[in-house]
Amino acid sequence: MAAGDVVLGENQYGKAECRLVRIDRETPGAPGGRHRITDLTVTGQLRGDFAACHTDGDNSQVVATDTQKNTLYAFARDGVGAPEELLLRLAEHFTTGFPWVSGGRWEARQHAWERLEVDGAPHDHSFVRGGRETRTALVQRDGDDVFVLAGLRDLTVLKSTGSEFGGFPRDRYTTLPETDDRILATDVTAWWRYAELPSGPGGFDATYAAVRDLLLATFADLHSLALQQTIFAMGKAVLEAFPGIAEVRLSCPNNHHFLVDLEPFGLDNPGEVFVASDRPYGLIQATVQREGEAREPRAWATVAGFA
Ligand SMILES: O=c1[nH]c(=O)c2[nH]c(=O)[nH]c2[nH]1
Repeated sequence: MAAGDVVLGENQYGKAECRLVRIDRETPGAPGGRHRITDLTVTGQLRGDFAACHTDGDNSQVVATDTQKNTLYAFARDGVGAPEELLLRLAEHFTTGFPWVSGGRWEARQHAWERLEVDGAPHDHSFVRGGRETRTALVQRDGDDVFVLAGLRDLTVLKSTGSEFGGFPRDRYTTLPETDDRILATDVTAWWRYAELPSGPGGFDATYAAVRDLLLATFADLHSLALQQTIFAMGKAVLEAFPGIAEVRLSCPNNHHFLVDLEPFGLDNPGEVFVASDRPYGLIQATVQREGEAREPRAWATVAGFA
């Protein structure tokens, strides 16, 4: 190989956005009783030695994306569990089952279904889509190195006071007035990386629920001087509560709500009438980490919401 020769760089391949729905029945195989639904979109990608395929069309080491997809559905026959658990099973299967597969990246989005209520009673087998919010999970494996990320996206929140923004520098292009009372609204995308996998009761599911509660409580309770301050506080609360979580990344649009000027109509506007503007929006992103413990695996740099 000489300098300047064309060579294959980083590559990965797999089946993207496999839609998987599993129904857990109270009595397996029978329609009656209480059902539970798990609704996932799964993307898996293998990494390893696939050079011969790229350069010569030699498919002898190419585990077909169709096979990868079939493996997902076959694994779901035994139960799905937490999305992180399913992804860890897939990572183990492909990484240890094919000598030339060194690892890969498996990502899941879990779509929320809430149990439907009829006449005040929870229905056994009918569900209603629970908003846009999505739970996310990502496993990246490189040999024996396994990274497990969990997260959520599109968790839409708004507080109608308890937020201000002032003290910023002013130059000839600055028109934004300072405010000591504004609406703060955002769609939270958050990822957290497990240094230790949850082992207590409830495992990944319980930690997910607790982290989500903590993110929401911090958003609500902190008197915000900037969205930057709010998202740092959200990440910090998670790290302080969960020693097994190594770092948290947050990506939050500032969904601006501007007070409408009603003066032309001879009306005042004492903080009551706003226009919700969908774009442009501020985009505030931060990593909150423990001193000296930051790591930057490849998947971590490319999780949704971050370039
Ligand atoms: O919370 C905010 N952070 C900013 O950086 C910013 N910039 C801006 O115009 N409004 C806001 N709000």
